[in-house]
Amino acid sequence: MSPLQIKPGIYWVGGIDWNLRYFHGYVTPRGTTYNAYLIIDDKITLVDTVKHYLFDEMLDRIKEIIDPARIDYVISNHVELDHSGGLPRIMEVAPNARLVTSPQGKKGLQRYYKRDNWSFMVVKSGEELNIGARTLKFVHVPMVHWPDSMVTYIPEEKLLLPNDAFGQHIASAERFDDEIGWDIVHEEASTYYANIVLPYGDNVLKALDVVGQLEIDTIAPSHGIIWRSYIDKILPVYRRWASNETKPQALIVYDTMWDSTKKIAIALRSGLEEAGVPVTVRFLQTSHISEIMTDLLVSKAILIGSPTLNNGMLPTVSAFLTYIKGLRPQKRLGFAFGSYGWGGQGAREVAAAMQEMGMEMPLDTINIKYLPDDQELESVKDAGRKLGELITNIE
Ligand SMILES: Cc1cc2nc3c(=O)[nH]c(=O)nc-3n(C[C@H](O)[C@H](O)[C@H](O)COP(=O)(O)O)c2cc1C
Repeated sequence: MSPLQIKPGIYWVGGIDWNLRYFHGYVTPRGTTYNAYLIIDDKITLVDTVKHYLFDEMLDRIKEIIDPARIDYVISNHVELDHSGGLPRIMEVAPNARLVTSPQGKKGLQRYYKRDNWSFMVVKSGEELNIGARTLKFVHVPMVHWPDSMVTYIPEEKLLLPNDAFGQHIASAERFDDEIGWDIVHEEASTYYANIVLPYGDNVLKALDVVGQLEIDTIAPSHGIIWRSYIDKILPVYRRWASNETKPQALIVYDTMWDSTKKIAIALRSGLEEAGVPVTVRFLQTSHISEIMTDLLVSKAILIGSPTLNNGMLPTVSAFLTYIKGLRPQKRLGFAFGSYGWGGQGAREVAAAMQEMGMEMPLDTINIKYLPDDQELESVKDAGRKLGELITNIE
């Protein structure tokens, strides 16, 4: 695939990772792209690079436009290796290029790549760099998604290059949102947000305030497709996610050895549904924890179940709890349940972990010895109904 001109004189020259299925703990069934952008102006500028093994693909695209030795500036918006992996070779191919980055970016790049001969240009937040007909304005957005994160804005083009923000893991022949359609782009942007950006909601809100003051008609992130038709839709959605705004719906997540915990999960679902609450049920042996995070992004309540195994919860449940603890969902109602034989620590440990995460736990944990009988299942259903009423009554 040739480079693609996204604006007059501005080209997508990134790499498409069709085979990627796993990205730091998160499943990526659609693969991904690493987007780099080449700007042809008085000073030729490359914004970000690609993962190291796609460097040649990026270089070939650049060569279709110019001799890469002519690159004057390489902008590094983010140190992470999927965007900086091409730096060592591009800085060799373009020996006169200056490497433009934030102060934290410089520290991170020096730590990773240990190159003495790179000519860094460290930019402050708000600083501008004139490259001819265009101005590059750099805004630091720390922790969206690492301390070094920075976005580049080109006012003359109404173009925002926000690196990881607004990204999605989609490998495709198409480069623009309207070529793929809102449903897929929205789904992949949700999964990306839930698994990568969710802990940094406060910083995202600050960044959105800055973005709100800019004139923008194109947002070209470092993963997936470029936004040009759905900007008015994705900006308010990002604000809702960053504010931990959810829908009155519930997510049940469980694992089981002999199906008792599953029976409790099903009875809880019936009760919630009787209260009018839509429910998603996820079994940890068939759903990856990163897929479940996408459900949690919009669910007001999460109900987590584990049987007791060797005086504790099942390791799959423990892994899921560790994962969501790091991603820090806020303003969620929690509920723990499980089945046990003698000690019953599993469900109690789940409840403790959810409380520790700051979840509101309005109802007592349900912990049932071995197989629940019909009467017990009725009381489980009642609990589901009560929780459902609480969910629907919350503003
Ligand atoms: C390998 C194994 C270890 C277990 N360890 C405990 C335990 O330490 N404490 C306990 O209360 N129950 C223990 N149990 C009993 C289970 O918690 C009990 O059978 C429960 O009903 C299983 O729920 P499930 O059908 O959802 O898997 C153990 C069961 C198995 C198979």
